[in-house]
Amino acid sequence: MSQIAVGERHTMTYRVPENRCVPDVFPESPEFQTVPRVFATAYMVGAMEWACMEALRPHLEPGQGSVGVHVDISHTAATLPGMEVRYECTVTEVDGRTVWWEVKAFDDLGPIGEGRHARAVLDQARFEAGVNRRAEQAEVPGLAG
Ligand SMILES: CC(C)(COP(=O)(O)OP(=O)(O)OC[C@H]1O[C@@H](n2cnc3c(N)ncnc32)[C@H](O)[C@@H]1OP(=O)(O)O)[C@@H](O)C(=O)NCCC(=O)NCCS
Repeated sequence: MSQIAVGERHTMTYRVPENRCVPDVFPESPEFQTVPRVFATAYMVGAMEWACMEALRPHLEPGQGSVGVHVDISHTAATLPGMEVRYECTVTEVDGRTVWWEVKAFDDLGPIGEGRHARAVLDQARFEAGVNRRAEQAEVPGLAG
């Protein structure tokens, strides 16, 4: 990973589509089907990861990737499909291979969530080998490859 500095900031915008609402997260869950069709917490957090992944992209070496290792996020206002969400992430700490961000999200009407997120920068092939060892242990199919 090339140098990523504390204070480095990245912004991403994403318009919420119809299919990123709470019932879409687990269509097989009757509980999720009882919640109104507003932007799901899971997708809001996922988009925060997406913004941090974009921020990391120019710093990765060939063969490197990143995985999410920590989320601590509030969700404080409901967003409807069709509204645009802006994500702002700022690097707060670089601890070896782990990069920490402060993340904030705003829709057309104001703040909707904020918190902390960390990603580990990893060698992709080694990570996948480890995942495949876990698959063997758990007796489930490994990564296709
Ligand atoms: C990030 C993570 C690998 C770090 O774990 P860790 O306990 O510090 O890692 P360890 O040093 O004990 O290594 C365990 C295995 O992790 C993987 N790993 C560790 N360091 C790695 C690196 N620098 N590059 C690639 N894989 C690595 C390897 O599979 C390693 O096994 P190995 O040493 O036999 O190759 C672990 O926290 C993790 O897998 N978290 C889940 C992340 C995830 O799946 N997020 C969702 C997808 S975004």
